[in-house]
Amino acid sequence: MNLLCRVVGTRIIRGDRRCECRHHGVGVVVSSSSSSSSPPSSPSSHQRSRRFSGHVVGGVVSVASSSSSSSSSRPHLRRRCYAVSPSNIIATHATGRVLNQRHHPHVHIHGEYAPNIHPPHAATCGDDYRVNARSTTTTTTTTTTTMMPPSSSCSFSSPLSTMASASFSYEGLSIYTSDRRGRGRMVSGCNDGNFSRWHFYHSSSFHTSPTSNDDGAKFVDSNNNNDKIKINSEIAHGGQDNDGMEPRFQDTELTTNSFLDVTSASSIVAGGPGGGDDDEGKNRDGNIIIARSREQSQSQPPTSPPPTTPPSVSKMLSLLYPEYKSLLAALGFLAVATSATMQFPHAIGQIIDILSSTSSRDIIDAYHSAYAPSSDGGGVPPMMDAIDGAASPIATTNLDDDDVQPQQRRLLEQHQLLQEEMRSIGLQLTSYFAVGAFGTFASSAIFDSTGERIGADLRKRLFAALIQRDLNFFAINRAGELANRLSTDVHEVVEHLVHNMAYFLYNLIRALTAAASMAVISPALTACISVPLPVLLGGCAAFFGENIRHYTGRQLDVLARSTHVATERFGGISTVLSFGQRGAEQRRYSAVVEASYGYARRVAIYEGAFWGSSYLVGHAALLSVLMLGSHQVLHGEISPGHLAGFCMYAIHLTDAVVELSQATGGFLRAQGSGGRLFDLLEGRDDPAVGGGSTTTTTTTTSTSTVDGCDDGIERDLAPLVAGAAATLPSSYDPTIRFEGVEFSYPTHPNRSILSDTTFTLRNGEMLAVTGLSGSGKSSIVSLLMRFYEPNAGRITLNGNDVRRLDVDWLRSQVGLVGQEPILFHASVYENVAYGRPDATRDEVVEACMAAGAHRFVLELPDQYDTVVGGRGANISGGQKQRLCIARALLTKPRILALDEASSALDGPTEKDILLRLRRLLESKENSISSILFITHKKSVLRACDRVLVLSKGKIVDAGDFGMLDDASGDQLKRLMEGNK
Ligand SMILES: Nc1ncnc2c1ncn2[C@@H]1O[C@H](COP(=O)(O)OP(=O)(O)OP(=O)(O)O)[C@@H](O)[C@H]1O
Repeated sequence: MNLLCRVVGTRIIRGDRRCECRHHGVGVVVSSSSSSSSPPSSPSSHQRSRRFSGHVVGGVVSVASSSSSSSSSRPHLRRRCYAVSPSNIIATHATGRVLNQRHHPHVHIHGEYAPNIHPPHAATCGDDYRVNARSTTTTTTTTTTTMMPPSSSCSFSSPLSTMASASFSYEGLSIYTSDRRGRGRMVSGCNDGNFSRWHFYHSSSFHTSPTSNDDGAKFVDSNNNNDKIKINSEIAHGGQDNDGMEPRFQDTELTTNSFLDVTSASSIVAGGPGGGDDDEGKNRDGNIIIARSREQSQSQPPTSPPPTTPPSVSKMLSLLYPEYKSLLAALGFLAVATSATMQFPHAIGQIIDILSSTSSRDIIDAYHSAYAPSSDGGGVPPMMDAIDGAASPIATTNLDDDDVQPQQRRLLEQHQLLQEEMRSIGLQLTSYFAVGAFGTFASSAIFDSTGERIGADLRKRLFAALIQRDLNFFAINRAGELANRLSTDVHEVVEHLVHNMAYFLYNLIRALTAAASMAVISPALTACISVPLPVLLGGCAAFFGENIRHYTGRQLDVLARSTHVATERFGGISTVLSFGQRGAEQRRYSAVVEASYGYARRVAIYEGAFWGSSYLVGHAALLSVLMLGSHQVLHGEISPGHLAGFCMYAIHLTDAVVELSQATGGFLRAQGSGGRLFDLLEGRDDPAVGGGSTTTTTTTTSTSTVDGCDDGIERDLAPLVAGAAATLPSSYDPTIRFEGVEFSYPTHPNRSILSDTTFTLRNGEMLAVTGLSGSGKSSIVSLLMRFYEPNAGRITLNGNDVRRLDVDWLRSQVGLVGQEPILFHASVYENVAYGRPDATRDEVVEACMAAGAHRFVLELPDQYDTVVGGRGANISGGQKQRLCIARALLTKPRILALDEASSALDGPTEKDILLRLRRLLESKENSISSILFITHKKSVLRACDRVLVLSKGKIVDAGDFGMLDDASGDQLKRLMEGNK
């Protein structure tokens, strides 16, 4: 599948606007402020007349042309550029292309979304990486994609033959559409008639027409095919370039059969000619534009998860494997129940044939004329007669009676034989009923409980997978959404997978038995129904099923978002109330729920269409059977009973095939729901990103102890990280050193947070790090805890690079009290003992005393058993902080790291705690060897042995608090101005 997308008259620039348009009057020709280098290879001369350079910048496709504005007459001039998304998860490339002489040169961008590629720090320009494309990425003829390290710049060229690619997905991409006249156009097109899609995900923004009101941004699809432009992100978010103008889509123009689906935009004016502010509109060419009205759109959450690849059938079935014994047992019962059910048509056909045969009719007529009280034909129904064996006078006639005439005797005997036959069939049917009922009960019960078992296991696996993920993962994935995956998505998968499997097998057996029975009755009739029916119904299932699967996945995504919105807003209800945002929140939630309903409605429509067409096909088949069958009956080829039995089997067959296709549809739904689950289970959506990388918290399998000294320790870090599994002997010296640490957060790899940070936290020391808000103080603690890794430099504990150490062990050595005191909905005791669930009550009390919490805990209604509420809602901020300090102390850490841990404490309480901490530090019996304070408070700074002042990620002052009086303490002095 090829894609060629042109961005015309459009600039793609960085959000921070440092990029500039290099090419006069040209659209997407932007480069960052750094220069583009020359091509690394020598392209063939006819492809060299225009050179585009690619520049990897966080979150931006940056494409630059360094040639003059004159257009080339060569229509197929292309160069490649390479770009990486902000989180470095997209490997893509772009090409420049000159379309014709008279118009602006166009730039074609085509790319591959490869989120599971880790940033190749060591990569250099031109390095090739094979991309395991996924999601919307489709077949590509370009086999390699280059990833480049952030902030490097280079230019490339490639021959035309290597071009052509796949669909185009972006996360974190900012696109500004505007040329110098304020008229931006974004053009998507496929010259070769293939299908293309544009996807913009997470935090992408589409900024339109900054300077012009009248001729807004345009999405132009110049292709004659069904291109899709899908925008699932913040669109026209009112970026800096908008000069306060309302971003618009009103002039959006789709010139061909395009489909613009703006599913989660935050600020869109719905429109297009004919669109107005409606939910849905069509432009002049009949293109569908779906966009929300402004109010709805503004209520939309800004992000949407990237698309997932539906898991393979074998992967889905692997979920069932652990329970295969139960499933086989259920299957056995199902087969029994189905076989019993399938005896009915045969028995009924038999009854009809017996009763409608000439001899039977003669016997019945003679019997009735001889014994019936009236001649109105209203005798006792023979079947009832046979089954209950009563009522009729014939039943009371004694055949041994000498008075009975021979003719009458024969009639009575024949009639009794008939009765016997009916009775035997009746008994057979009764036993089938019983067996069928038991089989149905057993199979249903086993299937249901097995389904629940599989669901429970899946939830456990998923939770275990999620809890192992690093901090960055949770920064990107919202808690409410993840919770929803655990509940709704798992339920969907189990519901559709297990129940559909049961359904599928039941109907498969039914269809096969029916087809076999039909073949026995009439092979000719069977052939005429059993060949076209599955083909037609299978076709319906394939067509509608694909859509059902797609929209089910989307619906679940949005549903997950709605859960997140609800949980987050309920969690922050006081903020919602204090800002008077109840109405806005209601609208926000309604918008998400409406979006979910939109998808659910589509699923319902496709399901309805499927059922409708199945009904049509099924009944058409039955009708033809009846017509052909009656023809055969008339010609004496089959009996009426056979025809009746055949028709009943045909109904079973039709029904079974319809349900088989529905079960297939259900399986597709399960696949749709399972895509995201498997992504999460297998870590495919891991935000592996450049800049500062995150640390995996996966528990290492084996640990070893390294020497307590620096000697002999490998300093080559790269190989150390992978197999880090060491601990230190208990007598180690807990001196911590930051050596030339450089750091930026993975989500913003180009924004330096710490640069060349070097300091030591000595054994026995109370060290304070202070500085302006946002200067990077908390980031130091995050690095120490190995929530993130430095980009450069290293952090050592007792001279050992912390990346050599087992991460769980390392964290057990540092008692962290974070800036936000987080408590769980549990008792005081359980909260304090969280890090050491085996702690005795006395130890908990002791820790609380050390943290100055004991007294207030005793005043709580149930003292240590008082439940503190979700996030500690039932106690004060200062009390929460003290419980958090107690929790950290109870784990007996060697190093205590307190990040603004006393910010909510009153002066005397804080002073008391500082004194206790000093005593703990000096006590030989206690484990704590050093304390790191992150603080703004003068009282804390004064209590510390040394103070480091951080400014913009650099340590600018260091010394004791007394440096306030020295010239050396300039920065501290400035910081302390107005500070108590
Ligand atoms: N998870 C994150 N992802 C991206 N950027 C972050 C993240 N956490 C913090 N930052 C940014 O890093 C910078 C330093 O943050 P940090 O929390 O270290 O500052 P700080 O000095 O502790 O501030 P404060 O005194 O306000 O707590 C800030 O500009 C912040 O916006």
